[in-house]
Amino acid sequence: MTDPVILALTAGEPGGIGPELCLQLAVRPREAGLVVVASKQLLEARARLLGLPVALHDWAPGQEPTFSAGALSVLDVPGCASVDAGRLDPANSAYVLRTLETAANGCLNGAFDGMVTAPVHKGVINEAGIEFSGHTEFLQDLCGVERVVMMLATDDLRVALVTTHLPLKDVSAAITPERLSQVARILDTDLKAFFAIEQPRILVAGLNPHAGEGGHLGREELDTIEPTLEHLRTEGLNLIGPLPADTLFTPHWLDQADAVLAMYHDQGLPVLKYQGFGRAVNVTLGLPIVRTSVDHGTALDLAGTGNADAGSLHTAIRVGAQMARCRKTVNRGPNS
Ligand SMILES: NC(=O)C1=CN([C@@H]2O[C@H](COP(=O)(O)OP(=O)(O)OC[C@H]3O[C@@H](n4cnc5c(N)ncnc54)[C@H](O)[C@@H]3O)[C@@H](O)[C@H]2O)C=CC1
Ligand SMILES: NCC(=O)COP(=O)(O)O
Repeated sequence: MTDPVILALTAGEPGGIGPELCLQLAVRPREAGLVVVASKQLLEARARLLGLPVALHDWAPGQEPTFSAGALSVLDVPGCASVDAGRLDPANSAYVLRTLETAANGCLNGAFDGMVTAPVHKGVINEAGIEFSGHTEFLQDLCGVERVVMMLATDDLRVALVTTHLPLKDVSAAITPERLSQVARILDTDLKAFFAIEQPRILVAGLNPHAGEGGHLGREELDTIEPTLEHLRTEGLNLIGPLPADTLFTPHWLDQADAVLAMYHDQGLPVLKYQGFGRAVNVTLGLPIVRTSVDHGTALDLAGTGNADAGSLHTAIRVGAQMARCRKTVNRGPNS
């Protein structure tokens, strides 16, 4: 029998669809232990609004979470200022970040085997005067690591990013040999460790149209990307590129690849979301903890309607549980 894993599930932005997606999980029994890390008052209010008969059980570290249909284990994080569906309130921001800290610290101290995150609203957290660009960067800082990698994946496509939440005007300067090397190595290592790919084949996109057209449409490929890939190949990484991004996402290239490394957020993610929005997972690679997330945002337009699709959350939990089992097996060692 496989070891049960316990995943923390943060409910995200209180005004968004995160709280109700968490409640929807109670409809059926689950294969991984789940503890929703959120305000119990918020979950009760959303369950009442939607007429969902969910029993919320208080959970404390060391206890086994409930696996029963109709029930959810909850680690209560108090301090949610307002619980209205569809409405943002900067006064909720400190609470939202406390849910992330509680889950991540629980992973670091062994109470949880991994964390899954429902979406937060980056804008409203900033409006509260707190600098925040995303879970990815927040968890990188909290865990004290120099570099992590955002990768979104469906069953058929994996897209990782060299830069994440940066204004477009800052992207070129951020693509340094150091960053590109760190990202490629993390991607290669974690595809082997968590996705059982022996020798990952990674397609690397150029930054400029036509991958720079030999320097006539930009020099980043010639000056930075090509020499860095060449060096990484001497370390054994199987990197193909830099390829023109407009034709990289075609069967000719994708059929022979395990992942795509895109230079920036909107170079890679629109393709991934066109291919599998609602079924994809967002994974943070390179952390000392397991973290997965949904592929969508807070969808304020759907909050409180009960019409939000939980498909991506199911994928995030499934992949998070697989990764957590993998990490447990490695930590346990071959002879235990
Ligand atoms: N992991 C995270 O915390 C993420 C957070 N966000 C944040 O979400 C906020 C809103 O972002 P948007 O660009 O508007 O993207 P969004 O994903 O919230 O919404 C885009 C469209 O997809 C629909 N949609 C989203 N999730 C759905 C679901 N589960 N079922 C059915 N339809 C769904 C929405 O109704 C909307 O029409 C932003 O503040 C952004 O930063 C965005 C992506 C990921
Ligand atoms: N588009 C993906 C996204 O914005 C998710 O960011 P994060 O909150 O997981 O860092």
